Amino acid sequence: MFFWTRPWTTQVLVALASSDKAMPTIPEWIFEVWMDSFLLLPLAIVVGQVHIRLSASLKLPKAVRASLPPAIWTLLLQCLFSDVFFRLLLWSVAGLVDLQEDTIIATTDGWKDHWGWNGPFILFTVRLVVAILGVAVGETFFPLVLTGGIACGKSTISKLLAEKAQFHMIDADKIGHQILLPPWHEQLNQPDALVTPNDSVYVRILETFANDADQAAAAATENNDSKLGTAVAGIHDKHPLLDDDKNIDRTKLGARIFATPAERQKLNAITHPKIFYCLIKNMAKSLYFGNDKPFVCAEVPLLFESGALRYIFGMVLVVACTETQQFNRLHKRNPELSVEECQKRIESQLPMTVKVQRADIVLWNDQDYSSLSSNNKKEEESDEKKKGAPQEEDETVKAQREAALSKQVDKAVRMVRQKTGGIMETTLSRLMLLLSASVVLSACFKLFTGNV
Ligand SMILES: CC(C)(COP(=O)(O)OP(=O)(O)OC[C@H]1O[C@@H](n2cnc3c(N)ncnc32)[C@H](O)[C@@H]1O)[C@@H](O)C(=O)NCCC(=O)NCCS
Ligand SMILES: Nc1ncnc2c1ncn2[C@@H]1O[C@H](COP(=O)(O)OP(=O)(O)OP(=O)(O)O)[C@@H](O)[C@H]1O
Repeated sequence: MFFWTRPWTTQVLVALASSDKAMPTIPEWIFEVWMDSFLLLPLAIVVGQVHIRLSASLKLPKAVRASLPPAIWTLLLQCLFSDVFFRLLLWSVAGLVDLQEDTIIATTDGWKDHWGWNGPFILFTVRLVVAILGVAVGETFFPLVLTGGIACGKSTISKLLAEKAQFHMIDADKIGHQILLPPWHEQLNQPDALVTPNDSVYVRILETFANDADQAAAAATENNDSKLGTAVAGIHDKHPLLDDDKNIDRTKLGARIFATPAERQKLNAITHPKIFYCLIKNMAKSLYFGNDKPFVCAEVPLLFESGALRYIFGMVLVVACTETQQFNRLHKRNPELSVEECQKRIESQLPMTVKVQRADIVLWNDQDYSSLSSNNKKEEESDEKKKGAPQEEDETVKAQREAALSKQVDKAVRMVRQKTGGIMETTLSRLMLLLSASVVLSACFKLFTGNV
């Protein structure tokens, strides 16, 4: 019976510790439970995570998901590991110690003798509880991700998800902004900061995007053997990317990197690993501590472009609109950008159609609720007057847009719940189901072995 199989870790340790049937010095049951958790818990976490991802991405029907409780998968896998690894390890250490298989079996029998017919039942129950615990942890670590093209409406949807659907949102753009700040910036020392001073890439950006090679080299040399403050002191006044407060001016940096793909790659090579690291850190923190909202969702504009990032998330929500709408919204929001610059920013990302294809859930934001659209004349005047400055939004239009988008958001939340089978809500019912199964199996075992 698989639940009788001793985990390979226990078997090998018992085997190594025993030259002639010696039992481990700690009480057998503590040893057993500890070794079980040692192997089972990480295994169950992985199974929980894989299960939830398969459910999301393969769009498995609910009936199939319900019929394969992940804790059972965990126990089956453990059983397989027990057998395969145990035999492999036994074989590999056979030359080092005088091992005989009956030594180990005898120890297992000793354990059985100690607990009588309850042995398998207790062992199975312990494993079950550990497996369920691990699966629950694995499934809970199921961050959602919201992405989409530039200016499609991610922030608008993100705000609605946070306010109306109890989503805890983590914004990768915000992390991207904070890592550009100098390490001594007060914002990085606030309790709600998403990054720490150590995560700052300020100096690296200044070095990489310095005006000429000499300046970069000088800054780099100084940086190696002096404190950070003095390292950048030499380039502060002249550096083309700094504003009057000696912070990196994102408008200038943006103009530079969106104009040249090579420059953009240089920036991405510095910022993306840090954004990746800070995202994981913040998500882990929000998933397990100090967050009482049912869903954790990261807003990551360059999810598909960045490659590896995709694999830390479960379900992908894509905000989409038509390409014309995207261009118009970007141009309207950033009137300082020329038509060509807007085009370049859009082209620096994967096309909208590809993002839509790769989505698990698409949130269409393709109804146009433009600010001032109720009054075209006013809009034209305003366009003229306000050239170069972002436009204020009409409150009525904003409210209208949010009401329309709320329906999309509700639909998306319903789909998230359906596809994952409710995540947290089902954990309790699984626990009940599996505990009943353990009682039935134990009864079968008793009948099977004649220990009635
Ligand atoms: C280029 C920078 C300085 C522009 O700052 P700015 O405040 O003007 O814009 P903001 O950060 O709000 O970005 C607006 C949008 O531009 C797009 N965008 C930003 N960086 C990039 C990039 N490297 N490649 C393609 N698109 C990008 C995204 O859709 C983003 O939502 C800034 O975006 C940045 O530091 N980017 C590099 C870090 C990054 O890749 N951030 C995206 C997080 S996944
Ligand atoms: N349905 C809509 N109708 C008209 N304008 C809209 C609509 N949705 C969003 N907008 C406007 O489009 C602009 C971009 O929206 P938003 O900032 O939410 O997009 P984003 O995807 O977060 O942008 P970015 O990629 O730059 O972070 C904003 O000025 C917003 O007011």
